[in-house]
Amino acid sequence: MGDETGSFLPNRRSFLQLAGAAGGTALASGAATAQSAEEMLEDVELPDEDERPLVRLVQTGGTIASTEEAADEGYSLSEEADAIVESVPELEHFVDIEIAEAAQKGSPSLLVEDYVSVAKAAKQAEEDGAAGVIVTHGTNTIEEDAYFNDLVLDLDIPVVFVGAMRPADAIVADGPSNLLLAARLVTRNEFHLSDEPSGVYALLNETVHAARDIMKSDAWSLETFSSGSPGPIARFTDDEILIYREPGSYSSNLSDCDLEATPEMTVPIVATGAGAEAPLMEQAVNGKYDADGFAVQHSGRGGTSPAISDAVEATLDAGIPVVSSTRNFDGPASPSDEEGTDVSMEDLPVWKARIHLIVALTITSDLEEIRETVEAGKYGTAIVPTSTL
Ligand SMILES: NC(=O)CC[C@H](N)C(=O)O
Repeated sequence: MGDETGSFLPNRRSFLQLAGAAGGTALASGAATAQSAEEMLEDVELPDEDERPLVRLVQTGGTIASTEEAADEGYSLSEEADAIVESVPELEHFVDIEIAEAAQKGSPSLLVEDYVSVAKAAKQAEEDGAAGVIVTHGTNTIEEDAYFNDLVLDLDIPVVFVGAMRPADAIVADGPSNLLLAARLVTRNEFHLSDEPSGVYALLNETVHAARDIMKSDAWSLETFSSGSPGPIARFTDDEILIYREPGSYSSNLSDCDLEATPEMTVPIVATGAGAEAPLMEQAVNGKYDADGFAVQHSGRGGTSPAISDAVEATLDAGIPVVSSTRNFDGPASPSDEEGTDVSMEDLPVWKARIHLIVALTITSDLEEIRETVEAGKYGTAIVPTSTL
C-alpha cells in the first residue's frame, strides 16, 4: 500500500461537517440529506473508484446494529449491515466496503463458535485482498471476541472491532463515527506490519485499544473502553491520529491452535468471595463434571476463600489445569510460583483468562506449557525480579 493510503479518508473535522450536512448520522437519514453530504464531498479530494481500498465489514449484533426499539431486548436486535454502512454515506467514496455476516446476536449471546466464524471471516478477507477488517460488535463482550481473535489470527492486515454505546437512531449516535474512524484505521500503513501480525484492536469514542488490554469499564458511558495502565494504542484528533504505543498484537500468538476445537472446551469461571465455594471443581475432581480447565478469579495479587483454595489444589492434583487472575481492575496477579502449581494470567480479567485457556488447551494441557503461552505475550517488562529487591 502506498504512503498516501490513509489520506483518502476524511479527517475528523471534515467527517463531522459531512455528518452535519447529512442531517445527523441516524440510520433513518434519507436521500435528501445524503444529497447535502454529496455537496460537501465536492470540497474533498476523493480517490478514483478503482483505487479505493477494499475493507471487509464483518457484522455481529449489539447496539451499533440496533435501533432504540430494541432497548428492551438489551440492544441485541440487529439491523442489516448495509443499513449501518448507509448511515455513513461518505464512506463509500473512500473505501470499497464489502459485508460478511458472522452472527446476528447481541454480544452476551455469542458462543465461542461465533468467535471462530469471525476469525474465519477475517482470514477470508485477507485472502480476498482486503486492506483491513472491521467487526461490528456489541460492547458487552467485545473484549473477549477481540482477544480470542488476537490470539488465533496471524494476518498481515489489521482487524478492528467497533461498537457503540448509543443505538443507531439516537440523536447523537456514536456508531457511525466509530465506523468511519475504523475504516481510517485499517487503511493506515502504521497498522499494516510485515514481520509480525498486524494485530486486533477495539475502537470506541475516537480511541484505539489493543485487544489484549481493552476492557469495558462503564455500563453506560460513551467513554467506557479502558486499557488500564498499558493505555490506549492511539486516538484521533481533528487532523491526525496520535499513536501512543507501537501498533501490533500484544497477545501471545497462538495461531497454531486447533481453531475448530475451541468451541468444544469446557472452562468454567470460579470467582472468590467471602465463604465462596467451588461445587463445579469438586464435581470435576469426583468425575461428575467434565471440565477441561478452570479460570479462577482471585482477590488482590492472589487469594481465594478457603473452600476455593482447597478445590484448586484438588483440581490440580487431578490433572485439570487451573489459571489465576485478579478481580482488581488494574495491576497483575502475582507471578506464577516456582513449584508450577499455578498459572498467573497477569492482568487479564478472568473472562479473558478463560478465553486464553480455551485456546491454549487445544495446543496443550500441560501447566508449564500453558504458562509459556501466557508469558509469550507482551504484558509489561519485569526488568528487576521482585525477589532480588
Ligand atoms: N453497547 C452495547 O453494544 C451493549 C449491548 C449489546 N446488547 C451487546 O451486545 O453488548
